[in-house]
Amino acid sequence: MNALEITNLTKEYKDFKLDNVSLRLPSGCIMGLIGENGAGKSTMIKLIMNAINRDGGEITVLGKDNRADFKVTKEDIGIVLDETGFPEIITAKQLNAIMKMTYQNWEEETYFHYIERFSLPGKKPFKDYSRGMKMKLAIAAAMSHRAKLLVLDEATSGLDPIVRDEILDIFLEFTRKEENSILISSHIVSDLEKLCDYIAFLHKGKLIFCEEKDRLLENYAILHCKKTELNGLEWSAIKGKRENSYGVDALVDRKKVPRGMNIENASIEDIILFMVKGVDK
Ligand SMILES: Nc1ncnc2c1ncn2[C@@H]1O[C@H](COP(=O)(O)OP(=O)(O)OP(=O)(O)O)[C@@H](O)[C@H]1O
Repeated sequence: MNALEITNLTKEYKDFKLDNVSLRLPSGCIMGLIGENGAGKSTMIKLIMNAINRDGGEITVLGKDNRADFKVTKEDIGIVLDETGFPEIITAKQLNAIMKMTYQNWEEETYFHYIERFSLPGKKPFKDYSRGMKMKLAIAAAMSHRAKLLVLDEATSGLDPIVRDEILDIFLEFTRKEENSILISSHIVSDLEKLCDYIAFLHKGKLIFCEEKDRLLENYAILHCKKTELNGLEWSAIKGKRENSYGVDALVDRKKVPRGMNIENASIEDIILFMVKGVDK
């Protein structure tokens, strides 16, 4: 089963269009949603949660159309948004009481386990939390009602590298269960490279690619060569290029480059940076 199926999703604002996006997230997998500021990541997440109206397209979450009977499906979704909206005066302990009434499958023990693991204070009001603490509290809550899909919008930003690493491990642990999946948006491409099975790249409202991470890393490489050598390659081998005083660096389709040329592995960050240049040309 697919945890998430998006087909021809379109949403238009005055100066922005999320343009005919289609993708599939298979159960048991983690998909990273990458894109620059304003690319449309949060808009897509809001549409998935049916929090805003769409102009076209279909969204199926955990096998159900997200406009029909979504109240029930929402129980199975753990959500962490960019701006965590817990009431200002609430403490971690009080949040437990609220969540207990909100979610049928709320697990108090799991929640307090995470509160302790993240060293969060039980009695401090939410308004006095740092940004990192707020994110940690939201993650603790999202992980404590037996969700099958986590939807995380910039959930690791604002966290120090040690905590971020620990949280990435918690997410990996979560998807060891075959029925559990994650959609996570982030600017921190290295986090997504470590975590994700699939990478979806949004640029100015368009989905440039949605591909298995391993396939991306297998298919693409960085070629260092002279301009004349690059011109000798078939055009479809070149996905983006950057000229420098020594010659050219280019993102290339590994299979279409003759043996013996100077290529090295590309990171996901390389692939994205080169592709943006190609698309914007
Ligand atoms: N309610 C709205 N009315 C008009 N325009 C909007 C509205 N919400 C979002 N937009 C526009 O849609 C575009 C995409 O915004 P969105 O928040 O989805 O981007 P993002 O990829 O999440 O960016 P960031 O990484 O900065 O959070 C932006 O140009 C934004 O101004």
